[in-house]
Amino acid sequence: MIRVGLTGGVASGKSTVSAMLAELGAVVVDADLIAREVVARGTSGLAAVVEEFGAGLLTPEGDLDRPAMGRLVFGDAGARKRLEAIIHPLVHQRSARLEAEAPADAVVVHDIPLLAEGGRAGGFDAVVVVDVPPDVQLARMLGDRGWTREDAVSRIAAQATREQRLAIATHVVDNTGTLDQLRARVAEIHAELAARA
Ligand SMILES: CC(C)(COP(=O)(O)OP(=O)(O)OC[C@H]1O[C@@H](n2cnc3c(N)ncnc32)[C@H](O)[C@@H]1O)[C@@H](O)C(=O)NCCC(=O)NCCS
Ligand SMILES: Nc1ncnc2c1ncn2[C@@H]1O[C@H](COP(=O)(O)OP(=O)(O)OP(=O)(O)O)[C@@H](O)[C@H]1O
Repeated sequence: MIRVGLTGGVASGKSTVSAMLAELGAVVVDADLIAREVVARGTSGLAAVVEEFGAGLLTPEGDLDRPAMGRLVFGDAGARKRLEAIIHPLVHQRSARLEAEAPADAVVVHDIPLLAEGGRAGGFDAVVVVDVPPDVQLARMLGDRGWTREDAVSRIAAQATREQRLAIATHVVDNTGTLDQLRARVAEIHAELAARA
């Protein structure tokens, strides 16, 4: 098995790269997806969030109101830290369980948006950073997702800088080109990692 960390700024293309790696046979463990599962309706994780932030952050159906939570935590670093303190340990536990289920010869890719922030990069055999300049991140957030400029800028500001992410990279994926160019670079990296698995 080879354990790979995959990271990149918001809207850099991590999910796109993950999907390409999965097509090539990698086992992908997606921290954003797990971060949703651990606060799904009826979980102890959601109960802990309600205890910390109040039932006002639930929708009428009893789900976490993600847009409201996002407005709160991306405008208030203290609130963001309190939310992360609840969610991150749950994500780590579940990621480790999923990794343990992977075949012995697998390329296991942990898609972790906050890998550069969390200081855990050294625990991986390789770290793939999906790299785009902030103006491309912004354009993709505004164009493809319909976020407001304020939402987009506050999320970028809550994250490590491009330079901090590049500093932890063993492999850099430039995602300013076309999807075909991206696919070719991802295949090249996958082949190298698979040979080491
Ligand atoms: C605040 C929440 C509810 C907003 O949900 P929303 O559906 O709008 O966003 P989603 O979870 O899909 O995240 C999208 C992107 O936002 C960025 N982001 C999310 N959380 C954070 C954070 N704590 N710090 C910086 N950027 C973040 C990442 O680039 C992520 O890929 C949600 O992001 C959350 O629970 N965040 C805290 C948990 C966390 O740190 N998740 C990141 C990976 S474990
Ligand atoms: N090379 C590319 N050319 C054009 N659009 C792209 C390219 N790569 C990704 N995109 C688009 O940019 C957007 C962001 O990509 P993606 O969702 O993969 O990013 P992400 O890093 O996973 O985002 P998040 O941080 O929110 O999880 C998507 O709409 C995706 O289709």
